Amino acid sequence: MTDGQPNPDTSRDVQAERVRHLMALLAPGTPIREGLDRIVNGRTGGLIVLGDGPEIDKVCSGGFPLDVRLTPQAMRELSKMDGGLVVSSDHERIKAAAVHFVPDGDLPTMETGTRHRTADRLSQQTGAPVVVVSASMSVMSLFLNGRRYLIEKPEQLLARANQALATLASYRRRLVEEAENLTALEIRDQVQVRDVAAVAQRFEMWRRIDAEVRGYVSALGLEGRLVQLQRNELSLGVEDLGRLLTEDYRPDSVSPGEFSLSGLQQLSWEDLLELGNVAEAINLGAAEHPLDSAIRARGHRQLTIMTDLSSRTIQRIIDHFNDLQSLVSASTSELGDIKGVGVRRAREIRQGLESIFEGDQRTHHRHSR
Ligand SMILES: Nc1ncnc2c1ncn2[C@@H]1O[C@H](COP(=O)(O)OP(=O)(O)OP(=O)(O)O)[C@@H](O)[C@H]1O
Repeated sequence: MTDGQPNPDTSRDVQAERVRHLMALLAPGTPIREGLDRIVNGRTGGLIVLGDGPEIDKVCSGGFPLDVRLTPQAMRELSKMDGGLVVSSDHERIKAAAVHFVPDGDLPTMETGTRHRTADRLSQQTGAPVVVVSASMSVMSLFLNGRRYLIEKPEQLLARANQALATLASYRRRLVEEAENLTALEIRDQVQVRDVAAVAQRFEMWRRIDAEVRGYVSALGLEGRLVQLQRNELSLGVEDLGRLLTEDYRPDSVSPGEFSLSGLQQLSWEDLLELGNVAEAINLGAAEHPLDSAIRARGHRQLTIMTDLSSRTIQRIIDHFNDLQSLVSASTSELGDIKGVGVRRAREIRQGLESIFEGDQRTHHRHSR
C-alpha cells in the first residue's frame, strides 16, 4: 500500500484479520504466550519483533545474532538483558537478542515510555508486529501499523466473550423473529422491501457480534473451547438463512451469485440501524424500490425448511412456478408432475404450506416497527 488510494474498508478488514491471526499466535497455550507470561511474572519487561529479514536488520543496532529455538524459557532468559528480541517470521526461532532498535524518530506516536514509542515506530516502519511487555505495568501490548492492541488476560477475555455470547443469543432470537414474520407475510403475499431489509439487518448485526466472538475464541486459545461450543450452537442455520434469503429476493436482473448480503459489511453501526440504508446496500433500495414497495419471495427458504428436497429439485420447482405465491396456489398433482418431486413430496409441500398458512394468525410486526 505504498501508492494509490488504499480502500479504507479493505485495509481495515485486512488489519482486523491480521490482528485476529496474531492474537491466536499470542493466545494462552502457545510458546510465545508462555514466554510473555514468564516475562510479565519476572517483571523485567520485553520488546519482541515478530519477523526478521532485511527490513528489520535496517533498524537493528548492536545486540547478539542468534539462531535458537523459540521456547518460553529462552524468551524469558534473553529478555533479562537490556534491548529487545527478534523472532523469525515463522515464529519458531529467536534470531537476535539485546538488540537496540533505531526506527525513524519522525514517525508519529502517542506513546510515552521509550520501549513503547520504539515498538510503535518499529511496527509502522517495518510493517512487522511488535509485542511489548511493560515492566512497570505488567501489561502486554501488540503494536501493528500504528495501532496498539492490549493482549488481555484470559479472565478478562472470558468475561467479554461471555457478554458477547449473550448479545449473540439475543440477536439470534431477533433474527429468528424477523424471519418468522417474513414467512407470515410471504404466505399472505404482503412482503415489502422493508420486511426483507429487516431480516438482512438482523443477519448483519448477528454476523458482526459473531465475528467478535470468533476473535475472542482465537485470543483465548486453549481456554476458548467452551466459548467456541456456545458460538457453534448460536450459529446453527444462520449462514443458511442468509444464503436462502439472497436466493429468495435476488432481483431478476441480477445473476445468481452476484447478489449478497456482504454489501452490509461496509455500513457503520449507525447506518445499519436505518432500513433504508440496508435496502440500498443490498440493492433492494434505490428509486424503483422504496421501502414500502411490494416484493415477492421465490420460495427457496420455505421449500428448504419444509422438505428434504435437493437444491436442484427446489430450483426446478421455482423455475416452474416463478414465486412462492404461485406455489401456494399450486395443486398437489401440478407439484407432483415436476421432475424429482413425486406424489409423496408434493403432499408434503402442500401440507407444509397449509400449516404455515393456518398458523399464521400473527399480528403484523410491521406496524409496531
Ligand atoms: N530503542 C530501544 N531498543 C530496544 N530496547 C529499548 C529501546 N528503548 C527502550 N528499550 C527497553 O525498554 C526499557 C525501559 O524503557 P522505558 O521504561 O523508557 O520504557 P516504557 O515504554 O516506559 O516501558 P515500561 O512500561 O516497561 O517501563 C529499556 O531499559 C530497554 O531495555
